[in-house]
Amino acid sequence: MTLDHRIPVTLLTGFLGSGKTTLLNKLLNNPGMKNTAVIINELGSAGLDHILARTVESQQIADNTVLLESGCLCCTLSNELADTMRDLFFKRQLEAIPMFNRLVIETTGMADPGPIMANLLNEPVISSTYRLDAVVVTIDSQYGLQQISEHGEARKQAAVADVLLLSKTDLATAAELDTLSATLQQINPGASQYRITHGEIDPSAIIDAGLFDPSGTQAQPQRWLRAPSRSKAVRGMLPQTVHEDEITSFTVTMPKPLTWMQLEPVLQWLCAEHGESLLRMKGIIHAEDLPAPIAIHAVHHTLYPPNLLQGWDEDEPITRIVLIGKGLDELKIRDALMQI
Ligand SMILES: Nc1nc2c(ncn2[C@@H]2O[C@H](COP(=O)(O)OP(=O)(O)OP(=O)(O)O)[C@@H](O)[C@H]2O)c(=O)[nH]1
Repeated sequence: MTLDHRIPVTLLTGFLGSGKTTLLNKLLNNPGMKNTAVIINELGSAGLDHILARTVESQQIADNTVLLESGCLCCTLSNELADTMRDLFFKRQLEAIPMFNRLVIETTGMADPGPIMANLLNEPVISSTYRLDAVVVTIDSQYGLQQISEHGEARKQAAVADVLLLSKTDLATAAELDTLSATLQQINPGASQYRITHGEIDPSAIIDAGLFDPSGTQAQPQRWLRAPSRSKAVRGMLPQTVHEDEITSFTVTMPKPLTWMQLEPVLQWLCAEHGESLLRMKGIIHAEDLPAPIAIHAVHHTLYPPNLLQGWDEDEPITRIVLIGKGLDELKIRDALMQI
């Protein structure tokens, strides 16, 4: 048997706000992960994820982190991803960047992993230098069932996973978790399932999981590409096209100074009032009554506790909030935020 020296790739995906960045931060702060390169793909132009992913302490990882910000990998950026992976590899060979021996790609919450992997596997340089280790998918324990039933993207992600991570287990009851597990089992019986809170998991469960047999006898690259036909096992669900049309995203920029005391109730109202159609909200807030900027997050009706971005600042301290949703009333939301 010949040893496979190609660099293992973990594709980390999961629906909007399901806990990918939280998991990635936890993983990358694990000492065993220090030789990791990271590619983060962001949806929309607001470019917040790299700020939200900034708690990674390793300079080596920071130097090996690349952001792809101009669109979603599965539809527009497949070449950019392949170019980036090639570029990382050549820089590694030339010792122009710190050595890395694994790559984690975090996709946007709307990504369909199938086309991404198809594009990579069809690239001769990529497939000779990288090997797929696992598709790891986070599923929100609180909203996962709803997302799977309403959004083709969430279903496809669950269907192609090698590892399913039921995230935010602190926000769901045991019965809800069991129902979600059973639904996922129906959609993707072959995937292993773990329940996680705040991204805590032993990296060995998902990294170098040996899901691809290096000898090549067991490896089934086509499984990365398979159509999510098994997701039809969930009753009443129809296959849908990538990125359902009616999902829109917009950014509200608030240049004038504000306070968290003023803003928080409006965000709470927004989640209560528009939670059904609000798939994701995230933002960077510069508030006069806080010691540092904060990152805010919401999924549907849940506004999470904000994270203080201690020690971080920007040249232009502009508060901006990105909203992604289905049928969001942009005018009303803008209006409410701009009243502050
Ligand atoms: N209560 C609770 N909150 C969590 C947990 N995991 C993540 N969160 C919060 O959920 C929010 C969204 O988490 P992220 O890690 O940013 O989600 P994401 O999948 O990277 O989001 P997108 O990249 O926008 O799709 C953040 O406020 C997290 O702090 C958890 O286990 N419990």
